Amino acid sequence: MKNFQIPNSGAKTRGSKYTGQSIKPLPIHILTVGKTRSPGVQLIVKDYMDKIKPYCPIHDLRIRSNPKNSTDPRVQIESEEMGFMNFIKQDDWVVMLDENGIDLKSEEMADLIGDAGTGNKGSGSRMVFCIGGAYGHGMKVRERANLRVKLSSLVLNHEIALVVLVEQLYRAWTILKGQKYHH
Ligand SMILES: C[S@@+](CC[C@H](N)C(=O)[O-])C[C@H]1O[C@@H](n2cnc3c(N)ncnc32)[C@H](O)[C@@H]1O
Repeated sequence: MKNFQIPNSGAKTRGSKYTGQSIKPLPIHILTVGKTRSPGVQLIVKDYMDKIKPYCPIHDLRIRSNPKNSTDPRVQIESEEMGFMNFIKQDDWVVMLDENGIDLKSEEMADLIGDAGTGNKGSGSRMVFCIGGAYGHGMKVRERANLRVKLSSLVLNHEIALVVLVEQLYRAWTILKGQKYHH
């Protein structure tokens, strides 16, 4: 049997271009669709959000799912999109989570938080992460987003996407602070 070599095994903890620098902690707002959530998911999300809070303010906001109670996916997407657009302000740094977005390494997620906090990619007062509903995002959010990011090549349930996102945000902050979580 051939030995399988783990990439980067034995390597030192990898960092961000901002590791060790002072980063302005822009408040993070995570918007998800649906008022109810599985209790197991909620426990994990709360656990990571509590871990992130010492680094930056973080808020978990819920958009009403299918407010027009329509059977037409287009109507559902457009009505949910209103919830996102009503929340987003002009100077927000908006990251849309999308299965067809760009693929970021964890260190690049840390760079993204650093860029937003230092104003290197334009000024902003909040970071807003948008996770869509059952049929995904509409055109307005797509056009407004500063960046579209994928978390996996797999399509994830929106609650699973939230779990992955909060873990990656926590990981990003530990990378920025040079702490021993990311190896
Ligand atoms: C059930 S998915 C919607 C799938 C739909 N086909 C679409 O086009 O977005 C619900 C939401 O979870 C998030 N999501 C699902 N898979 C993802 C992935 N691989 N990367 C990033 N976000 C994802 C997106 O925000 C998506 O709008």
